[in-house]
Amino acid sequence: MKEKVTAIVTWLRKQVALSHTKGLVVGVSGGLDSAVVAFLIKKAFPNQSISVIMPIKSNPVDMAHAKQVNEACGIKEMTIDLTSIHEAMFSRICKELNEDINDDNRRLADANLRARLRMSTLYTVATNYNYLVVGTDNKAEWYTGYFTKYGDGGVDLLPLIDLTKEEVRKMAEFLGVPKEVIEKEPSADLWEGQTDEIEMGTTYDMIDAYLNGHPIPIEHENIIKTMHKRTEHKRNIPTPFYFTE
Ligand SMILES: Nc1ncnc2c1ncn2[C@@H]1O[C@H](COP(=O)(O)OP(=O)(O)OC[C@H]2O[C@@H]([n+]3cccc(C(=O)O)c3)[C@H](O)[C@@H]2O)[C@@H](O)[C@H]1O
Ligand SMILES: Nc1ncnc2c1ncn2[C@@H]1O[C@H](COP(=O)(O)OP(=O)(O)OP(=O)(O)O)[C@@H](O)[C@H]1O
Ligand SMILES: [Mg+2]
Repeated sequence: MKEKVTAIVTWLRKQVALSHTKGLVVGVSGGLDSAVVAFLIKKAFPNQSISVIMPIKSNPVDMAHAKQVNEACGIKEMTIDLTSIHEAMFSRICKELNEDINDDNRRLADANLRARLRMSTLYTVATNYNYLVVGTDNKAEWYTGYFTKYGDGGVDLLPLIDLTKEEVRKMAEFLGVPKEVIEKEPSADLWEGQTDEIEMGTTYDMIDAYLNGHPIPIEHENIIKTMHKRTEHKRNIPTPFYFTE
């Protein structure tokens, strides 16, 4: 695990040098993936790394875990509460949509706006310090497209992209991430009671096994393949039109 940590830290430093920027910023949620990224960017840039905690009607336990993570790795911390901003923006948009409002999609639209407000906040902080924005997506989330396009997927670097969820957990143990964070259930915290595995209809263990080339039950394989296919657009640049077409 030490070699993997060193490889990522070296790569992070190289990306900052290549981009002529000065450091790195990440949003820390109290979950596993962002905890690992916070530890890694603090290792790469002890004095030029920032963790931003951005509650939006968030569970106080998660926010306490986020603080615990920052304290454990000693990274510079900022808290920017986006609850009232999210409420104002979402209600203004819904007011305009009026009778067109689609109740089935309302929760998802509300949730994706949270992820995109966090992205905008991170880029505002990044611009101020001349830093890059670091994403937290792991191999399982990236493959299944389980992220918000231009939300938590709107980042400059993806250091965990080649690690399964289990490998992220092992790295967290190696780095000294608090055990409450390592043991909790993965959640996007985009609505009350949300857990990744309930929403996806499969588990990270299944996705990890599939990505490692191991056989899994056909119903899980089908869910994973469908998610991958439907989210292809998220892993590509916007579809361009050329007059030469
Ligand atoms: N074929 C296509 N080509 C080009 N663009 C296409 C498209 N199909 C949809 N789109 C566009 O993409 C949009 C749908 O994508 P998107 O906005 O991402 O939304 P969507 O994939 O529907 O929702 C995001 C999912 O990621 C989950 N999530 C989000 C954030 C964090 C985490 C976490 O684990 O922490 C998980 C969330 O719970 C939800 O299940 C559509 O509104 C449309 O604009
Ligand atoms: N309240 C928050 N404050 C700051 N950043 C957040 C917050 N909620 C979500 N994020 C950002 O969105 C990312 C995506 O969330 P995701 O749930 O996939 O990761 P995680 O919470 O770090 O780990 P886990 O998947 O185990 O819950 C987070 O890693 C973090 O960068
Ligand atoms: Mg989470």
